[in-house]
Amino acid sequence: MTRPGTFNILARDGAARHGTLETAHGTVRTPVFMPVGTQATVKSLDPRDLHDIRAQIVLGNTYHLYMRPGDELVARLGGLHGFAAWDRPVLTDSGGYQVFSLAGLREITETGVTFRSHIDGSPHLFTPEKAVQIQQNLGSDIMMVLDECVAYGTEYDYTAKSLELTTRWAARCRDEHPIGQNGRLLFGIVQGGFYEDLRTISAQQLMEIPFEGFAIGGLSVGESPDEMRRLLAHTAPILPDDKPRYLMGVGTPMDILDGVALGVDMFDCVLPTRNARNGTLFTSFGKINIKQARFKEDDSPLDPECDCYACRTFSRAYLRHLYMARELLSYRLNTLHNLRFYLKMMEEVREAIGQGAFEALRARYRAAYEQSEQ
Ligand SMILES: CO[C@@H]1O[C@H](CNc2nc3cc4c(=O)[nH]c(N)nc4cc3[nH]2)[C@@H](O)[C@H]1O
Ligand SMILES: [Zn+2]
Repeated sequence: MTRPGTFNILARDGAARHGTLETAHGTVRTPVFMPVGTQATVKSLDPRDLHDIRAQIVLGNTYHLYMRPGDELVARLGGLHGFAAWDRPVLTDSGGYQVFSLAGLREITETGVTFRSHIDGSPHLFTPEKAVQIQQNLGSDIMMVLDECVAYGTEYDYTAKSLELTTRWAARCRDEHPIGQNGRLLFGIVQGGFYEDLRTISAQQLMEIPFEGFAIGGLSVGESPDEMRRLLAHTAPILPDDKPRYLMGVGTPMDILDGVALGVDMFDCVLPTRNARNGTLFTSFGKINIKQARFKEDDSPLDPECDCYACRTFSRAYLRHLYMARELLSYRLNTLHNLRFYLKMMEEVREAIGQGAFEALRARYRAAYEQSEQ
């Protein structure tokens, strides 16, 4: 087996790259979209479904799984792979973002972040070391450092101090999990808010530490699409060309295609799974909402271009009926479809980069998604 962490770039089309990232649970072809499975499950789908829609790697979350059922319990029951019967790679977020966005009553010190559980209000402390130990217990193939994701609009001085702390925490995470240890990878996370000079400083400091990949954090936190692209265009090219670049929490189909065009290799977002549960579906002709009356007697497949089980088997009328009746099957079929839409788009992206046809593909999706607010 090729050494985990090996990243080979197979083709380029402008700044877009098509490559492979080796992990302890197999090879990930990039650019890749990672379905979000926060609590050790991609909501309403089982591992067979994920195989059917050709998911390569899924996301778990340190904060949630530490809180419930507990990372040590998961470790005793085989790590996420044994516990959730998922035999492919897992990436876990460190909890940095969740603690700042979910938990209550936080305090940040050099030691780490103290916070209260969003479940029962009990007090907890995440140190960088603890965040790594939890991810080791989860059996994560790609771990993230503990970082501070500063809120959108945070002023310059606080952002500058915060990124220095994130760098010191990142070094402590690397010490806790030395490079190459049992084939598990550790990514640094670039911060610096919406200040280009601070982004440069954060990236340069993190690149002093040997990480197998680099994430761009602190984006998709409420800023406009243009602001996100501005900071991304500035930050992505600074990162090492020979390491994977991961844009956390992004995004819409066009956000992802624009990210690929700027040299990003990995993406995750709750959008396809969250939108599925409110009836918003991504199709080759743009976004629709299945609850619209126009689908009431529509016997055609949701998306004729889609190869998923929902589109092969059922009509729009049936999908609308399930949604209006709040049937559980509605969540499952809508989620299957939305994730397959994202994963199929990434298959087309990888193919197009290999053929020097990425810009034509991006233009095709833009034509379908320009008018619908993505
Ligand atoms: C657009 O959807 C909303 O926005 C979130 C996605 N946006 C996002 N930005 C992130 C930034 C960070 C970061 O800086 N550090 C770490 N460790 N993890 C992160 C995770 C992130 N996710 C969805 O959860 C949803 O609520
Ligand atoms: Zn479909």
